[in-house]
Amino acid sequence: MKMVINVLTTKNLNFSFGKQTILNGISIAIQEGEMVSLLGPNGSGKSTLLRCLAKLYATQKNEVYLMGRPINEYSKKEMAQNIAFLPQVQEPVTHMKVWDLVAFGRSPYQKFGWVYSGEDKDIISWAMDYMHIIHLKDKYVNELSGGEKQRVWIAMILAQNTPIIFLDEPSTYMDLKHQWDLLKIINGLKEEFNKTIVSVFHDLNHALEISDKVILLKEGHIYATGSTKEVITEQAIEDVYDMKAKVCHLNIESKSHCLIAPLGR
Ligand SMILES: Nc1ncnc2c1ncn2[C@@H]1O[C@H](COP(=O)(O)OP(=O)(O)OP(=O)(O)O)[C@@H](O)[C@H]1O
Repeated sequence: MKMVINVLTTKNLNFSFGKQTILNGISIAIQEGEMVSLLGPNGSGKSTLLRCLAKLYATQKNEVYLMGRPINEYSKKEMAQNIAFLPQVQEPVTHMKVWDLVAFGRSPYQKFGWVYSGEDKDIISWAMDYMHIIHLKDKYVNELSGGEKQRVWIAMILAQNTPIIFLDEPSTYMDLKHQWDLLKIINGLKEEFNKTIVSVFHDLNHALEISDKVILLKEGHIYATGSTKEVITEQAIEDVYDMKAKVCHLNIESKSHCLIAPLGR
């Protein structure tokens, strides 16, 4: 039997911006090798929670733990060697070629200036190959389409080669095929490399396709957490998104899929 290791836990995590409470009593446990989807309407606190978990926002000492140790005790470099984070909105990049941006993922490991070791170069090539962007390597990032850029940013995250990956709406800008390719890639990272992945999705069908666990937020608190089947129900969609929907279970190519269709629109 596989041993369960909690890589990230929060205990009654609260977070505010000034007087506005954003997260309220969040207690979660994320296990090694788990694919966790973070769901909830706009403004429910998904990005804020990811940022608290990645130590990009300051939390109290006993609220967030990485491998059982309070994250407050980790240095910035240690955090970057453990968690790679693709934010919702990327910094604009000018005058930088694709290879150089992907290579930037190796920065938490740089010791002597910006000389890349053979190992660095192998990981950079692997990341570009994995994201199918080798053909773009000599192009300037600002000359790429939105979807191509997004794949380059994800390759940079992979080059960081961390055990934990956070993705905030990773399929933004991607066409239908690339969205589903990305889900396959995320699944591959979990299956082949035992990565722990936490991803924000707005498309519930994407979360249904690949998640081991779902955390559904409503107004800064956990409405429900558990398997997709337990959490993504017609009742939950109505309570959280204020939308009536039909959840249909389909069997395609002997694999079980789920599809959500809005009602009365
Ligand atoms: N830097 C900030 N300063 C003040 N308030 C903020 C800041 N960032 C986010 N908020 C507020 O915190 C709340 C939660 O925002 P957050 O970005 O975590 O939501 P989200 O669930 O990720 O939303 P979305 O689906 O729209 O990306 C919102 O009300 C937002 O206005």
